[in-house]
Amino acid sequence: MLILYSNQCPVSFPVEGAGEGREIAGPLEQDEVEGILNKFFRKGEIRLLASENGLEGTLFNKVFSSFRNYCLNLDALPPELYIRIKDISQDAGHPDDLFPYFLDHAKNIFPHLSSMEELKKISDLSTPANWYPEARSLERKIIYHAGPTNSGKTYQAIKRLFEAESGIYCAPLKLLANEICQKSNAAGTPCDLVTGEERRFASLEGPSSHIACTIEMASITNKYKVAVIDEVQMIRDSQRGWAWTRALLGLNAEEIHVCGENSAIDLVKRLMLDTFDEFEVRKYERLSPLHWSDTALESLQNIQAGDCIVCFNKKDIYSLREKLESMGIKCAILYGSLPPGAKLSEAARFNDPDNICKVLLATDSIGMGVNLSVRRIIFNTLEKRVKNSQGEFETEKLSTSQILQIGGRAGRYGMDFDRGEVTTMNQVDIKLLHCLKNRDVELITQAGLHPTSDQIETFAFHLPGSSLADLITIFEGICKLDGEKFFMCTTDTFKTFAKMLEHIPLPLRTKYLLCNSPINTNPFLTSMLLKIARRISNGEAVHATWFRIQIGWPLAPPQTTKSLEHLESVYDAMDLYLWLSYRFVDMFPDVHIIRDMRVEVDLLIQHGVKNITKMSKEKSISLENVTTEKLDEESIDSDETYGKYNANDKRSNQHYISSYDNLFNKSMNEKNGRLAKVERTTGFEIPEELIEKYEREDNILSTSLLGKRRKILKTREKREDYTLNTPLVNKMRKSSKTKSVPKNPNIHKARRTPIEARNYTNLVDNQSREDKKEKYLSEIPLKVRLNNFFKQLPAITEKMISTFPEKSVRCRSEMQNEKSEKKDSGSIKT
Ligand SMILES: Nc1ncnc2c1ncn2[C@@H]1O[C@H](COP(=O)(O)OP(=O)(O)OP(=O)(O)O)[C@@H](O)[C@H]1O
Repeated sequence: MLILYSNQCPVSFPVEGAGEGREIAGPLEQDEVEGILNKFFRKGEIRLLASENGLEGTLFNKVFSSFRNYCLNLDALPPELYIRIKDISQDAGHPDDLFPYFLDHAKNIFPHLSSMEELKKISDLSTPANWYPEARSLERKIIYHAGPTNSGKTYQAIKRLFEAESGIYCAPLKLLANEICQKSNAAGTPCDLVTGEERRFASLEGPSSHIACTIEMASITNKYKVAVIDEVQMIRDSQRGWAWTRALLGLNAEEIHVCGENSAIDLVKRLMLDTFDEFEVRKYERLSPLHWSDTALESLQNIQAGDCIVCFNKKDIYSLREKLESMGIKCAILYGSLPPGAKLSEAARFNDPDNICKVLLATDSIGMGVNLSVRRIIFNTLEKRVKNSQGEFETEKLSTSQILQIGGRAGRYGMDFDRGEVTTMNQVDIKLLHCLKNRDVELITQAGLHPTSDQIETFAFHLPGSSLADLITIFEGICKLDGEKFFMCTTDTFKTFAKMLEHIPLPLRTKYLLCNSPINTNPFLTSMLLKIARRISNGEAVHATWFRIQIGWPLAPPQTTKSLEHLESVYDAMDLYLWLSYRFVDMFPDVHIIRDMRVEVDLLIQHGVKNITKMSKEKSISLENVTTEKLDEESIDSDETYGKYNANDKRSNQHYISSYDNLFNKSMNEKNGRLAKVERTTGFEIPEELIEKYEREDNILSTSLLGKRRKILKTREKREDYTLNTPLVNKMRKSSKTKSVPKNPNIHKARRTPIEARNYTNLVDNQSREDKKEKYLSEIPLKVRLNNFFKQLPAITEKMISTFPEKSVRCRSEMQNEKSEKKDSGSIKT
């Protein structure tokens, strides 16, 4: 029995008379065999023949690599194949003669090759219009609202939607779905919101007649009078295009309003020929004038109120902001991965005429989504880094469609500026800008498609031994589609997840759902998905307590762009939890807790986005004479006024605690990051007991400064009190004449977040602490608590500096001594 390992699955089949070939035909060298196989691999005719037999692209490569290993094991080869190779080596045969053996080998590895006809039928995607019999039984009318951005297309479509008896609005983004939902309710048409992570009903009595949803969530079984499909040009999107195709072909509505660029009219019209629906085009012109400037901005000195600089990565955004803020110009920022709350808050800051923030720095994500009062769009560059089909990054010029869509955001109708302007940062780009915007927009010729879970399940029935990733690869290899109208959406992310979950025992449908999770492949999110899949496989519910440990809760306000980015991933992980909670109801019981935590993270991100440049700047200045623990607090500054709080003595103590909490949070984050990394690289989940042990021994906490703080933690635990009794705190307390803060024996039971803890300490006055605690936790909403906390930080910092000017210097020198001692001893001790 010969066992081959192909794609991690052992394939075994018997070899009769192995070794006899050598006796009959004489010796063969491995080099000779390699040469023959290479010739075989390079031949175009062989590839053609292979593809006719269902072996295309990666499948061909996989089979070839397995066939090569098989052939190189000369003593195990069947005599017939051995003799054939020997003949070829002596020019008594041709490398093509190996094809029948190659095909047999392929069928052993991929049994689907034996049931090709059946599988071809299942994967026939040539007539997707027929997948939706209910929509086909309706007489539908499609009205295409075509025009450039800011021409009132959506306005007209939703006007009709709100008047209808029932309707559905399909949005490309959650924010847009939310906006239309709010508009509809405000206009007196009750409307529910449905996104992957949220269901919000307008009325307690049950579902409303209208729904605003993200396009992937559109129901193709419910009946509606009117449907609106927005931004239909996204039908060409390589990942999400299928959702627009599905909505166009499958929506069960009598009247469908489609809004989008002129470039998709022809494609939609051709699709509607297959559905026999009535088709009408309504064309629109831009509502406000747009001027394409001949002069570039050239210098940031020329920036004006209402300007928006469009960059294509976050790094450029933050570096521009640093420069602008050093010139005293406040900026709002917007990019795709910000959570909705942060996006809205930044947009509101920029749109508010009374706010001092008058400049916006954004990525191309502003092409769609929130309404912005932009007077002038300034392209920082006209190039963008994109991933090519091999997954490598390359620089690409912006397309005409992108230039028009982004540039067109200037001078939005109904907002502050009745005329828009577009320019570039550098004069050398002006010519290219004009050239690009004058070109005809590329016509969209194909709509996205992707296999359904039913199709994959039927595939699995025929190919019981295949992994999910292989099923998708095989499906893509043999599926038939009408290339004139359709293309297959990329499944790279899906396959990455499928490979990662391959060895976790889960039903196929569960795996399919998990692999469709709306997250990117960043390591933190990938490891979260893996851990969640393991828990589901073990039949363990994903509780908030477990989730908190994984994300290192409670989280500290971000101090750097890197930690801000991590918080954004944490937000996405919470979205993942909520998304899964609708698909595996019993396994995700703590939806409400996660929702609340998500609000907190959104607020932390909002605060970070607002202040991060300032923080990093202050950090670099104050590094000269301030200790690290001090920086953690000091650098958290705010634009807001200092609030009602007076800098009283208790803050000295509180500041110290806050510093400790920040450091503790940081170390927890780092620890969780390290755990995730170990889990990713080993592929094993680290048992809880080990994590506990790790926590007890905690290498991270033992490093430099944190080692010192750990002592404080112990003291704090021992005393079960917020009050720290270290010499440093005592000294601080003494010199600031702070009254001691009363004990709170319930601190650990209450499991407060550091933010709650800090604010709580603030509220201590003459009344009893417990009364205050009750009042604080029950009456003051979280957002207010958090805002109050941020407001008082500058005051705390000021007080600290004025009261203990020598503290920072002393601590720093202590730290340095400590460091050099550790260096000398050659290791870090706990
Ligand atoms: N007839 C109108 N009366 C009042 N406001 C209008 C009218 N038409 C459009 N608007 C407003 O103009 C702005 C742009 O309209 P709309 O969003 O419909 O444009 P669009 O062509 O769909 O562009 P985009 O795709 O960029 O959203 C919106 O704020 C909308 O409310």
